[in-house]
Amino acid sequence: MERPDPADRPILVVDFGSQYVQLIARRVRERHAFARIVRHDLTAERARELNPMAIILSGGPSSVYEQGAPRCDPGLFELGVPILGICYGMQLACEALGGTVRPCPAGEYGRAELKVLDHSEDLFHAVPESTTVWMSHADQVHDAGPDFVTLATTSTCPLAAVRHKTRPVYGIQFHPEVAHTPYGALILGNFLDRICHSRGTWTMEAFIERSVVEIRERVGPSDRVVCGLSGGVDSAVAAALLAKALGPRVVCVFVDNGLLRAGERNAVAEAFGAHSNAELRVVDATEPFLRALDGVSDPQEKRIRIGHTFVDVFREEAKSIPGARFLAQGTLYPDVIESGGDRDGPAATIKHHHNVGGLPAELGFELIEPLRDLFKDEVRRLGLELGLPDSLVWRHPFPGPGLAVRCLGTINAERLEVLRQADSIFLDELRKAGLERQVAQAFAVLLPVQSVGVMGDGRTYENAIALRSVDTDDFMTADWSRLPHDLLARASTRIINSVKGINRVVYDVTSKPPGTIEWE
Ligand SMILES: Nc1ncnc2c1ncn2[C@@H]1O[C@H](COP(=O)(O)OP(=O)(O)OP(=O)(O)O)[C@@H](O)[C@H]1O
Ligand SMILES: O=c1[nH]c(=O)c2[nH+]cn([C@@H]3O[C@H](COP(=O)(O)O)[C@@H](O)[C@H]3O)c2[nH]1
Ligand SMILES: NC(=O)CC[C@H](N)C(=O)O
Ligand SMILES: [Mg+2]
Repeated sequence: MERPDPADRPILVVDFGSQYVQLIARRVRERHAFARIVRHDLTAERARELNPMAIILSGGPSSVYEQGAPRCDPGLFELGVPILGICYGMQLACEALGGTVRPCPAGEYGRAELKVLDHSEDLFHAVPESTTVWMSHADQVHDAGPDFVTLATTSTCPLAAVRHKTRPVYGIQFHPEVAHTPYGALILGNFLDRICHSRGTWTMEAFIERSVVEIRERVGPSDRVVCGLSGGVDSAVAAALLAKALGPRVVCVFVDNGLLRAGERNAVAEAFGAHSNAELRVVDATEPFLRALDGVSDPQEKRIRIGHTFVDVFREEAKSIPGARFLAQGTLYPDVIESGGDRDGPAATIKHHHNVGGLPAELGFELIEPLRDLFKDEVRRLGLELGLPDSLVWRHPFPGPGLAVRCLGTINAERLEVLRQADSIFLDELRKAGLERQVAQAFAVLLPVQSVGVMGDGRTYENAIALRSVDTDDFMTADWSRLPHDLLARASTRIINSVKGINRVVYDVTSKPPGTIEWE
């Protein structure tokens, strides 16, 4: 997406496989500049089209002198925009501009004491002469060549920060994006404010204003927008933004796909009625969804079929909405990244989010996704800014594929009902313990595993339920919630006693990574 407005010129964060790419993007956004993560093979020509304010080269696990190590287009250094290389990114920049990189005599991991050589340098403005930084490297720039000046050192890393003499290219061997580098935010801020002259105008208010203008430019006066509404935060915020731009030309469609949680359909219809004056249509589509999923156990296949069936339902509904040329969804940045990214995004596909990788090639609508560049916590702030109530803004997310990706193996109405009952008991216990708002997302998963038990002196051989609860802000990384044992005990007892077909309950203690939040 080209961004002609200079206030929106992105900071491109080039991904070389660092664990911290997301964190770099978030730190930039915290300084009110718009960060966008891009693949390392982005061409200089495409970069020019994106009209970036600056480029940040991330760290990464490779060594620049290895065969096949990821590199960037050397043309990036010719664009004339400021470039900041971090760790691997610094090594790459120095190598590309005449330096050499070698293994360090000893790797440097964790805290190091940085000595800043010159305080008049913009990058280190107001940073103390000696400060702690966080390092994680086994290679370093051995010789930066004649064109770089040294800005800072540590006892084992003589070139801990460098600046090119004639181009706006900077390199730092340490990681400013992690919390263990106390002046890291200031150093990144110096790069943005003093070197890139960022005006810090990427704020939520400005985002709303720009989105409203963009939506009005795209949607003509006789066009209407079908907005997929799920009852989750993202689609509620997307709908509110669209309603602000287009008023009654937005028609919200909530699909009951038969994969919803207990009571969800009524709760969504009620919450919507109370907080919006846009039209809401509730479509019962249980039958086509269950038919599409019949006999399917592969997780990606499930997501693709669900994505397609959603679109079929939206198309059918659009037949009775004259001028319905657009389909709006509450797609977020993590949905896009984890589905394999867009044209410029990093490549690995973790799972096809039904609303991105699961869409059919022939959509039959033009897509409007006003939140496509935002993280979850940013969407929540946007929702509050748009006046949505706390109860909606802080709802746990619920995936569009719903219980289908929590019912492992093949799906049928009976297995879904077992899962629905167990899930509702777990959520009820969480609510009673006053912990629902404290955890980010909680649910039950039905495992296609049978185990032996003993109930009422008899042998049982039934299915197992896994309970999952996670803590996270942005849903890109997550830790499992340390729930009280008593609460888990109550949920387990109630589930085994009252849900027919379940004789074992386990609690999932896997963080993300290495797990994902959902099991499929
Ligand atoms: N049952 C549904 N009916 C209509 N549209 C849906 C439904 N479920 C999902 N969608 C569409 O798919 C998009 C992505 O779903 P997703 O679950 O990521 O977002 P959300 O439901 O809006 O928010 P949350 O992540 O908080 O659940 C939604 O924003 C919505 O446009
Ligand atoms: O609308 C959605 N369609 C999907 O296909 C989908 N897959 C995962 N999720 C939700 O995304 C967040 C991250 O989940 P994962 O760690 O499992 O990828 C969690 O909040 C998940 O519930 C989805 N939401
Ligand atoms: N964290 C990094 O970017 C490491 C870069 C490179 N692999 C090194 O060991 O020095
Ligand atoms: Mg949802």
